[in-house]
Amino acid sequence: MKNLRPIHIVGNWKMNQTMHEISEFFIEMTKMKMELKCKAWIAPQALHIAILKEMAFTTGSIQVGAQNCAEVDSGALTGETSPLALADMGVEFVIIGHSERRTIYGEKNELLNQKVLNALKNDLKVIYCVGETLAEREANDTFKVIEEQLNVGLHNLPADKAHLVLIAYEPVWAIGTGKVASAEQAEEVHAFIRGKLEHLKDETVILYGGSVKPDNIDSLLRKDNIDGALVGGASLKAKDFRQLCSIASVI
Ligand SMILES: O=C[C@H](O)COP(=O)(O)O
Repeated sequence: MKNLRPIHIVGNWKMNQTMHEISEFFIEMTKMKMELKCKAWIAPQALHIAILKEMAFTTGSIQVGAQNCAEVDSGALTGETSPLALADMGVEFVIIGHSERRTIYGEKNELLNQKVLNALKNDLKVIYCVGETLAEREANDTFKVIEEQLNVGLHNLPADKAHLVLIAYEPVWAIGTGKVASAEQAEEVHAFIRGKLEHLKDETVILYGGSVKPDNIDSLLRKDNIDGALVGGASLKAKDFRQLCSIASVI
């Protein structure tokens, strides 16, 4: 079944990169002239989406997305990003429910559900993130927490939009800490998530995120239910991002 699902390497640049660094990234990517056999996506901060779309166009194979969007299309929401505007700009995907949005900005499953449904209404692909904290894992609550995140966050998901949804499993304790979940730990949760999906069980891409690097991605991608990676730190430099994509292209 894994071959039904293209491998995705998604760079989440978070609140990083200057214009100079972005130019360097694309100069390096263009020099490498790599034929990508995996899907390579990047989510820069909102301010850089338009310029990245132009630069990505020249490399031909990188899709550009957003790291977050509002739960409605327009209105008096200072500082928010409209999913309608994202779709209008030709943005391909949006990350919703990243653990940094959940923990730092207090976004709850109910709000995330509104965001997911509204992004889908605008035909954006959605990477919906789930994952447990260290305290939840140690209390043996991993599956309970993730089930709740899936049940509430994907409530009322229209069957005809399910093909636009990807899931990212990101154990919070592995994000930016250098502690990657073992391939076995990740696969156990990915298989659980797949079992809980109501629509498109076999077709839905499930990414792993949390300290993914060129030297640990191979064993993760070899697992049946791990279809790619959501990568923070190691997506910022073209050399690492390219290496991740090269490894993903031969799995
Ligand atoms: O969205 C990406 C994740 O938060 C992982 O970040 P990281 O690769 O820097 O641990």
